[in-house]
Amino acid sequence: MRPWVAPTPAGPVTGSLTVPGSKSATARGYVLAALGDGPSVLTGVLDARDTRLMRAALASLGVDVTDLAPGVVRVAPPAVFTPGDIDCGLAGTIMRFVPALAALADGPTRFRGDPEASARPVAPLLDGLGQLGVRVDHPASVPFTVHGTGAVPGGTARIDASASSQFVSGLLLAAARFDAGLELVHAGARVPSPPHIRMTLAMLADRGVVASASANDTAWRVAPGPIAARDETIEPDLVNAATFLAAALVTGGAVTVPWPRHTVQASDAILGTLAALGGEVDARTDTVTVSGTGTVTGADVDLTLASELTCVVAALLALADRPGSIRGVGHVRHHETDRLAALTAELGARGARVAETADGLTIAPGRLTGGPWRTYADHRMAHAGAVLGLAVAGVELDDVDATTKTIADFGTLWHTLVAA
Ligand SMILES: O=C(O)C1=C[C@@H](OP(=O)(O)O)[C@@H](O)[C@H](O)C1
Ligand SMILES: C=C(OP(=O)(O)O)C(=O)O
Repeated sequence: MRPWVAPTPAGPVTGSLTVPGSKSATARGYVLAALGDGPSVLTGVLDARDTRLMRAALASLGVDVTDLAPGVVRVAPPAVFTPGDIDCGLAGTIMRFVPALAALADGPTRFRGDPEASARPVAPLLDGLGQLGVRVDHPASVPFTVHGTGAVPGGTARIDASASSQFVSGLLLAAARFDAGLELVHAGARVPSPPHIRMTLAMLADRGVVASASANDTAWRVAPGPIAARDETIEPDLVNAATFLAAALVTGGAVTVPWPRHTVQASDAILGTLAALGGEVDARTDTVTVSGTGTVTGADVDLTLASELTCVVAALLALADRPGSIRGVGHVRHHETDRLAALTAELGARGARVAETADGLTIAPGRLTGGPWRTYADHRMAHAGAVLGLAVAGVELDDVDATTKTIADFGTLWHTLVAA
């Protein structure tokens, strides 16, 4: 594959764009619609690799997924799930959200994925399913097989969810369909990405499911019962939006994106982070505009609530006027790649001074030069390379197609905004 040279604009990047639908809300929307008590219509769904694989996974379990118009999909659950064959790709939302649903099918469902998928943890989730009465073969990593029997007894499970909040979400999403519901207890270090668990609980509540979290967010309960079918409009993906907003920060421009007034995404954390790095945030009723001065301010950035921003924020800090750091994100070592190692290697190779800490990175600007940028099959490493390229000519991404994981046409959107 020929490298993709990140565009370096001659002046401030100014413009507006609509970012495709939220990966996290689309994945939950599909899974909950598949588990619903009737057909649901989802509008504004993300159409990218992760969500295409999700559709294929659900279809393989007997769910009818029909396009009504671009971005509008009707999801009709079957009377009984059929055993399937699931390609997870590199999607955490598939390897961790679909097993509990497959456990409701009558027969074995095999989960496989990209070579990189086997490095991503799934054992705590599959161990939890085991405690709830489900047999799983090879539960250490992808590939594994879930042996459904048509019903899941449910009850109490105790797992260590410190490596990913998706273990919790994956059990909560299907738990109303377990015979005894679910009482889930976390035992271990802090559970990451609490806003994503809140999104799960909010979307369950929207469908009439009685679900709750303990005061300290270490235990959750879901009452058994139906999951109501529900038509829903999916919000734009605010994490992906942050990559485009970063272009304003680096170049001293202004970028506007649609922004929902009420959101289940970790949006405040994202906007607060861009402000901490020197951006000015103008939040209107339905949009947000971020403008920059052209100087990124180095800062100590706590990404505990928005760890998906790690790669883009690391690129911004490499371009900053003073040293900075990122903390609260130790678990991103388990994301699409070990993001702390990947960022240390790639930003380091381009001239920044980067060191890993226990839960993040320290980043000091250096003399930055263009050259190769490895993406490690990780969409967000690709976004980081693109952001670095805004100010450093000749950053060459080895695999810009990694971005198709959550945006079907990132290269076109980026060129349209940056090179306009
Ligand atoms: O539930 C979700 O949709 C997600 C939860 C988070 O996972 P982790 O808790 O593993 O960080 C996030 O990083 C991921 O991109 C999406
Ligand atoms: C961690 C991420 O993805 P996944 O849903 O595959 O875990 C991400 O998109 O940053």
